Amino acid sequence: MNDPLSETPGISRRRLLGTAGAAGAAGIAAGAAGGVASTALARDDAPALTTVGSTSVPFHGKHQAGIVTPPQSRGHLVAFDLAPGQGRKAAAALLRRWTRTAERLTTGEAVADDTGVALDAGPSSLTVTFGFGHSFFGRTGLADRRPASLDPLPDFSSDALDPRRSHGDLWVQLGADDALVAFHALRALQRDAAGTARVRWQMNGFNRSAGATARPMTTRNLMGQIDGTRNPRPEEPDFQERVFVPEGGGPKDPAWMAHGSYAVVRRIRMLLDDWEKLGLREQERVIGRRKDTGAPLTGGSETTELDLEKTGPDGGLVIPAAAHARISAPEANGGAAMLRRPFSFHDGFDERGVPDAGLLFVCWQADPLRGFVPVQRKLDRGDALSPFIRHESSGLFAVPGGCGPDGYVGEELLEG
Ligand SMILES: C=CC1=C(C)c2cc3[nH]c(cc4nc(cc5[nH]c(cc1n2)c(C)c5CCC(=O)O)C(CCC(=O)O)=C4C)c(C)c3C=C
Ligand SMILES: [Fe+2]
Repeated sequence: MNDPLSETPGISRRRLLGTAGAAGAAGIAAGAAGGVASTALARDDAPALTTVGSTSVPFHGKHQAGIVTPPQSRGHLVAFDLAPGQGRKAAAALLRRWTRTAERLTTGEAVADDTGVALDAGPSSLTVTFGFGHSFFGRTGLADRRPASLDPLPDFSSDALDPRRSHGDLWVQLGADDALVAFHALRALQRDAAGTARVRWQMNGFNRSAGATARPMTTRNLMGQIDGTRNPRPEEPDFQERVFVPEGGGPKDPAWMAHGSYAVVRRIRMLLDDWEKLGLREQERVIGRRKDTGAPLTGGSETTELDLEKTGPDGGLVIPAAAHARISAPEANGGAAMLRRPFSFHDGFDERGVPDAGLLFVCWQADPLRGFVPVQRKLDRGDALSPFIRHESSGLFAVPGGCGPDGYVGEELLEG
């Protein structure tokens, strides 16, 4: 029997439920995989979606969504490898399918053979962001179009990388303010890939939910720190050039990367048992900021500049020489800056009760050699945070600019 959801292009998931309410929810239940019958959900007097559910982030645009978009409460990162024998034509068809699916899901529409997992939800700020890894170009005969910026990252002494959870031909970042909307999108994209590409690795992350705190604030990570304070801001004059490849491509970028960006992805385990043994004062000296407000140890509020010269009564630096915020500051790295947009992760406890938790660190920049690499080199040499973290996987992906309603993401690369 045909799936009624697949026959209703353009109909929103909420409107479909309203229709089902009038015609009887049994019709949907019979067709959709797993069954989605719920007369309660299909009532005409169903309450309005909250702003969390009804908020949508435009999929189309100069840049792909999910880069400058405020971090959502749920995230999935997934890398795919092309299946044996699948080349450029198959990859182009896949990117076309993925684009159409992302267009529908980000506006709250159902997709073909919809599983119904997000049937009663609005778009919930869903974003879907697509990227290409180094290996993609060789597999598709496009090695001459591979950007130099995709050259492998250098080794860092503190790396403990698992190759099975690193790299990948294709990369997708999903974010949404609802866990079911995010999972539904992940499954839809995986199904679109069937026969063309296989999941290589997949990671699940989260951030705090909208409305969880009385005042909007920068998110906290699983060490309890306010994290993201000194990110470059879109209103700053050099934001675009730091984060995005310019029109026509940069000096070292192919034209197909115009308005795109490079994502560095690292699964960073936090050694939380060790971290939590430190007293509050020691924890604050590791970062160089207060834990409660995020203010620099040299005073002020979260947004006050760090005073890197200030000394205390004992003559020592108030923000210690190895403090993470000092070492990673653009002033200490020839201006190197990146847009950090991480998710936290928690994948359970091992047999000794040690949490497998930390940060799915994702940072965005126009050039990884002027963003992530110099900062990580410096951190690798003497960051006070290093004893409490472990980099366990790594990826670097070229994320092309966005597309319009008639195109698809990556079209300039795959058709050009
Ligand atoms: C190579 C880049 C970075 C990695 C890897 C990294 C890991 C990491 N960071 C924190 C917590 C904080 N980082 C903070 C600031 C900060 N971190 C980086 C870079 C990396 N961090 C930069 C560029 C900055 C900004 C520095 C500046 O502009 O002054 C902070 C302070 C608050 C803030 O500005 O966001 C915290 C807290 C963790 C826990 C972590 C790995 C798990
Ligand atoms: Fe950091």
